[in-house]
Amino acid sequence: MTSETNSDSKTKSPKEERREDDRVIIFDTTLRDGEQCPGATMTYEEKLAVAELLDDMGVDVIEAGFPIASQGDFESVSEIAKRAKNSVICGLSRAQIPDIDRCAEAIKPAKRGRIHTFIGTSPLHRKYQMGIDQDEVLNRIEKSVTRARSHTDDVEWSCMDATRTEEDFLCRCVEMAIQCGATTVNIPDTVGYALPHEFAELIKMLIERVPGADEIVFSTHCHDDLGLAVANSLAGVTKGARQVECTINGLGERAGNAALEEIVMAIETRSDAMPYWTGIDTTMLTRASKLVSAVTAFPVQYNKAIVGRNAFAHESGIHQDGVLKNAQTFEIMTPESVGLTQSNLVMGKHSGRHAFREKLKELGYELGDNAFEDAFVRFKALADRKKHVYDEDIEALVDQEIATAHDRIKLVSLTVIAGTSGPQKATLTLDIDGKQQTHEAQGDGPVDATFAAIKAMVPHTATLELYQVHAVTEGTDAQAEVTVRLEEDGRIATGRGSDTDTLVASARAYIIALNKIFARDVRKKPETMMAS
Ligand SMILES: CC(=O)SCCNC(=O)CCNC(=O)[C@H](O)C(C)(C)COP(=O)(O)OP(=O)(O)OC[C@H]1O[C@@H](n2cnc3c(N)ncnc32)[C@H](O)[C@@H]1OP(=O)(O)O
Ligand SMILES: CC(C)C(=O)C(=O)O
Repeated sequence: MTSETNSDSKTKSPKEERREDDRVIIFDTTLRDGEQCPGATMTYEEKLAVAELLDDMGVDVIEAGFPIASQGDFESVSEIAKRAKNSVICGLSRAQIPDIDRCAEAIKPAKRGRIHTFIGTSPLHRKYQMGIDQDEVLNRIEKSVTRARSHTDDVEWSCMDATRTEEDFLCRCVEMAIQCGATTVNIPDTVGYALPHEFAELIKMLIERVPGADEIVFSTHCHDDLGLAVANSLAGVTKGARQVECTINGLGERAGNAALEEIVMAIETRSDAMPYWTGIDTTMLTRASKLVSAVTAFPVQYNKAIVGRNAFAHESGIHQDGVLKNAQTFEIMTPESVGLTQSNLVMGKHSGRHAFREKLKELGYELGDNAFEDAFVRFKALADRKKHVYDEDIEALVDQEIATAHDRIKLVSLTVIAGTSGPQKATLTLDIDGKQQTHEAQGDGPVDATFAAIKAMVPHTATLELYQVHAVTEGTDAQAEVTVRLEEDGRIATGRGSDTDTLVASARAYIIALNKIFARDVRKKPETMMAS
């Protein structure tokens, strides 16, 4: 690694220089191992949507489920197999004939299907999980792989808990699987126990020692119990593994699996140091992450590599200054390469003058040196007190008219009829520029009815970008805090309202955001925007 890494002088190897031998097969198991994560169960439709995206994204193999596990799993694997355009569709099965036959049936509609069969090989799994000895394990490998091969010539075999299995015995198991026709041998670090150098040595040892190893593809399947899943997978690749099993957002059993987006972007970004490549369209990674997060309701941690919301966000002045001058100073990959439009300069207490000036420019302000210094001091003081500094906070800091603008719209009263007998109706009275007006509106739910009443009395072109409700206190009498974000001409105004009545809080939040927009518009063009 040199200080020039990823700089202009170190360009990636062009595609035509890529060797087929260095191609890493991406095997996604979000729908199987990912779904084993407690609470991550996906519906049939959600699985189809995820599979479609993985297929479009260039995932080589999609492990779509465990067909013997349930009728639902069988049906989703089968439907995914029917619909897949490019990916190989794989199903998991134990070393048991009914599992394998059920799996074969499920993947049958696929253009290219794979049976993945596995058995525990470690002393712990032999003794406690299955109560069998080494010979019986070998016997079951023979029977299961042979059976799988009778259905398809694409058979993957896995030695569950490989990293805690005696090396000599593991070699015998792998040899048996290869002899019986396995075309991919997957080496799982089932409990996330291995260290990267150990895992690398294990792959190397198997490739060197097992007869026939050069005829098949070795694969990694690493769990993240020690946070080493990605490191272990890549270590395996450096010693000859050419398939990596991984999941979107690193979802999976316990602490999860190797994250697909991290594996792919590590290979892509460090192509100066590693000759490997994948067939993934990296610009779809963010979409895939968002989809999986939405369907599983598992939020992505803010600082998650590649797809976390802070992965391309910079708050500190020195970093923001660097990014403004040349993004490579603090970014090793471009946001566009993972499907984002741009880096995010977050204004906060650690921001410096360069970023502040840039933000002002973006908001349409050019201040002289003294005014700028003055505004910067006030901005720092505000950022010290406030967790989030929004654009409108900065506008209010530098724009006297906005700061002193009084609210043109005030909430006077709100009555809402909700419930099952619909339609939901809101009767709203507003004070608009000192005159009271009342309007009754219907909507698709009480919030929609309330906002419709506001729109009827105060026509505007701003669109609702975000509506969020938080309970600030606990219990059924909790104070609700509602955030409303409106967008007009690419500019955002946020309003926050609280009340024990969520609908009143919603109306307040909307009106606050609207008042901010009108305050801006008054500055832009003094004639009123508001039809009242
Ligand atoms: C590391 C991994 O991720 S492995 C995959 C884990 N995923 C899952 O288990 C999800 C789907 N699983 C299921 O729906 C169920 O466990 C089923 C349908 C597979 C089996 O259900 P049941 O028949 O009720 O068995 P149960 O789950 O309680 O126990 C597992 C049985 O499989 C055996 N077994 C476990 N792994 C294997 C294997 N690879 N090959 C053969 N038998 C195995 C166990 O020894 C145990 O057998 P026993 O009943 O003779 O003691
Ligand atoms: C079934 C195998 C591949 C597995 O999920 C594991 O060992 O973690």
